[in-house]
Amino acid sequence: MALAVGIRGLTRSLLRPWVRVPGPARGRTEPAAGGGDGVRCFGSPRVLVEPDPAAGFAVMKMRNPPVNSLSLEFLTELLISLEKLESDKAFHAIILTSDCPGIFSAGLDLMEMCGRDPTHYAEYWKAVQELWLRFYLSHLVVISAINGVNAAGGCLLALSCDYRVLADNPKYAMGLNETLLGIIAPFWFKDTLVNTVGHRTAERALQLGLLFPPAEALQVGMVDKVVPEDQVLSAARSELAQWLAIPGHARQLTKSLMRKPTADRLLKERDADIQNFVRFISRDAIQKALRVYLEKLKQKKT
Ligand SMILES: CC/C=C\C/C=C\C/C=C\C=C\CC(=O)SCCNC(=O)CCNC(=O)[C@H](O)C(C)(C)COP(=O)(O)OP(=O)(O)OC[C@H]1O[C@@H](n2cnc3c(N)ncnc32)[C@H](O)[C@@H]1OP(=O)(O)O
Repeated sequence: MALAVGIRGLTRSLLRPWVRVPGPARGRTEPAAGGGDGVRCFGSPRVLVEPDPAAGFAVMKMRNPPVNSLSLEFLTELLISLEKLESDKAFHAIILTSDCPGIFSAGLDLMEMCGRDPTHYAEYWKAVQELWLRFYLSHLVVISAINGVNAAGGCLLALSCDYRVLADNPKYAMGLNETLLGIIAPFWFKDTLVNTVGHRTAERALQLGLLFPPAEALQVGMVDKVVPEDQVLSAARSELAQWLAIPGHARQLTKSLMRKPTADRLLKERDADIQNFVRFISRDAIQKALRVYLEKLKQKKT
């Protein structure tokens, strides 16, 4: 089986060049994330970046409506935004949030894992791995301002951040709910959760596919702070000050010390993990389970 093209190849084939604030805000000079004037937002169709270079950070807003499902194109755009901020010395931090009301992310895009061929599954999974590795190991401080429901792959993305603020709305549950779909959280999803909440909580949460409402997410340590909905971004910004006050090299090396062993587990067996995923997701029973789940999502509207 031909394994995936690299993410950079992917990038070339899928992405338009950087564009200035597509959509409603196109061409406007918006106030920067931290309130600075005259700094232009930039981004790609599905990721809006509001830079505040004077304050050293940018707000990265996910906007892949309706539910910020992590399609291949969206993953690629998130990676490019991250790469662009990482390579600019003006930026030391990112606040990751959603531009889709009530939804942080519905997780991996089920349409990418259903009814496609093995080459596509491999390409998709390589992009999912890349997203996790890049966010998990980023030298930037990454804080997620979780302003909506946040399932599975979306939760993984938040767990890859250094700090999580969650909006206090009982509808905004968050967790790795893979088993509810009849699938299994890969070992590196599991490791990321264990590193955050500990083994026992992760064991129970993963088997039962638990989605934790804010108070419980805080109690088990899945998030670090729960705040009223209209204060998620400001709380993330306030928290950032503490992280940015630490000498950068010391913080970055410490982050790497804590996270590299977990990332190395995947890096050592990346191709095998892709092949496992392709084999698993191609099984008739798994394809059927995903179709049934998608159908249920659609039916709940009627
Ligand atoms: C041996 C082991 C080896 C390897 C590992 C093996 C396997 C691991 C494989 C995969 C891991 C996957 C992790 C994932 O992330 S799976 C995705 C899990 N996500 C969910 O369960 C969330 C599903 N969505 C919802 O619950 C809801 O949509 C909602 C609560 C997020 C939002 O509810 P709303 O009522 O506001 O919106 P809806 O009407 O439900 O949805 C609108 C629209 O969007 C479609 N949709 C929703 N979620 C997804 C998705 N994840 N992917 C694609 N599409 C999605 C939904 O069907 C609606 O579509 P239509 O408008 O009806 O067309």
